[in-house]
Amino acid sequence: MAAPPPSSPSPPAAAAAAATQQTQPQTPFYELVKGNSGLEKVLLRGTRGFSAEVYLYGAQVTSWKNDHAEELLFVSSKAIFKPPKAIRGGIPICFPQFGTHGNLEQHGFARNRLWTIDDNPPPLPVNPAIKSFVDLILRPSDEDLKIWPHSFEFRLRVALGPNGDLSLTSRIRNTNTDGRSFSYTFAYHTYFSVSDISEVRVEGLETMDYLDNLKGKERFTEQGDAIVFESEIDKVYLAAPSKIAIIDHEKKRTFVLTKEGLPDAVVWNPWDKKAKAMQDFGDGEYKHMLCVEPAAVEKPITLKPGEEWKGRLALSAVPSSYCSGQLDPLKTVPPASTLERIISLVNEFDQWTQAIRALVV
Ligand SMILES: O=P(O)(O)OC[C@H]1O[C@@H](O)[C@H](O)[C@@H](O)[C@@H]1O
Repeated sequence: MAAPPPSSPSPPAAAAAAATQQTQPQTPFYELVKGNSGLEKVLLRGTRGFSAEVYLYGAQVTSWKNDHAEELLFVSSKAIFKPPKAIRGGIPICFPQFGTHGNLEQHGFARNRLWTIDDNPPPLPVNPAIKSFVDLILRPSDEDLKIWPHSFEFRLRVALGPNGDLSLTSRIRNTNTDGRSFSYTFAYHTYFSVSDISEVRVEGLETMDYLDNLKGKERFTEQGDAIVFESEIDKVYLAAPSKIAIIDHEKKRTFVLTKEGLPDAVVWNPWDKKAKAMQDFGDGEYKHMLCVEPAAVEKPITLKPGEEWKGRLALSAVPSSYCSGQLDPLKTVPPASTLERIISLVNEFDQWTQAIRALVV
C-alpha cells in the first residue's frame, strides 16, 4: 500500500474521522509514516498527548507513550529493523507458535511478515470513546503455506483509549477450504520498560503453576509472595488470572495488564549472560525491561474451518499507590515507599500541631 505524505491521514482514517466529525470534531487520525530502515509504521495519537506506534512489519507495536510523553514499552537500542529479524521490543506477536512449542521457527512467523492495513474489517464491538485505532491483517503467502499448510485470516486491532490505555484485539479465522482444523499457540510478547528490574514486582501470579523453560519445561508451583527478580527468568504461568500488575517502585508506576481468551502468562528476562549473547540487545538492557506475555501455550487453540478466535490484551499505566494490592483484597499492604510517605506526613502533621499549640498557649 502506498504511503500517504507523512502528515496526512490515511484514507480509512480520514473516512472514519469524517463519519464521526459531528460528535467529535477533534478526532485524532492515524498516520502512516516511514519508520526505521524505511519500514512503514502507523502513528496513533490520542487525547492529552497519548500515542502509540505500530510497524506494518510484524504488526508490532513499538511505542506507547503516556501524557508526559514517557515511553512505556521497551525497545532495544540495538533492535534490528530489517526483515527477517523480528524487532527486539514493543509487542511482537507470536503466532502460530509460541517459543519452541512446535516445529516452526521460534515464536512463529507472524512477527516477521509484512502485514497490511485492513480498510474494511468485520465489525468489532468497541468503546465509542476510542477514536484512535488501526486494523491490520495477515494472510499466509504461498511460502508460508509451505511451512504451515493452513489458510487463515489474522486481524489485529490496535487501539488507544481516551485515558491512554492501549488494547490489542486479535481475531484469527480458519479459512481452510478442505475441511481441516488447525491448532496454534500464541502470545503478545509484551516488553515493558522498567526503571530497574530489581525494583519491580509482579502481582497476580503467586501460587500459580508454571512450566520452567530454564528447566526443560518442567512443571512447578510458584511459592510465596509477589514475583521479584534477581536472576534470569523464563516461565509460562498456567491458567493465570485475567489481571496482572507489574509494579515499578522506583518509577512509582504500575502497569495493569488485562487479558481475555489467553489463559497463560509468560514472564521473561534474559539477565546478564543471555543479554550479552543476543546480537540485538544491549548488555545492560535487561535491567530496564520485563516481558509479561499473555499467551495460550499449554493448551493450543483449535479452530475448525470457518471458526474464529478472539484474544485481547489491554494495558494501562497508573500511579503505583493506586493499584498495589488491589488484585488480591487480602494483600492490601501498600509498598514500602508509600508507607514511608504516610509516616513522614503523619510526623509532619504532628510537628505542625505542636507548633500551633505552642503559639496558642
Ligand atoms: O529471542 P526471541 O526469539 O525473541 O525470544 C525471546 C524469549 O521470548 C520468551 O517469550 C521465551 O519464553 C524465551 O524462551 C525467549 O528466549
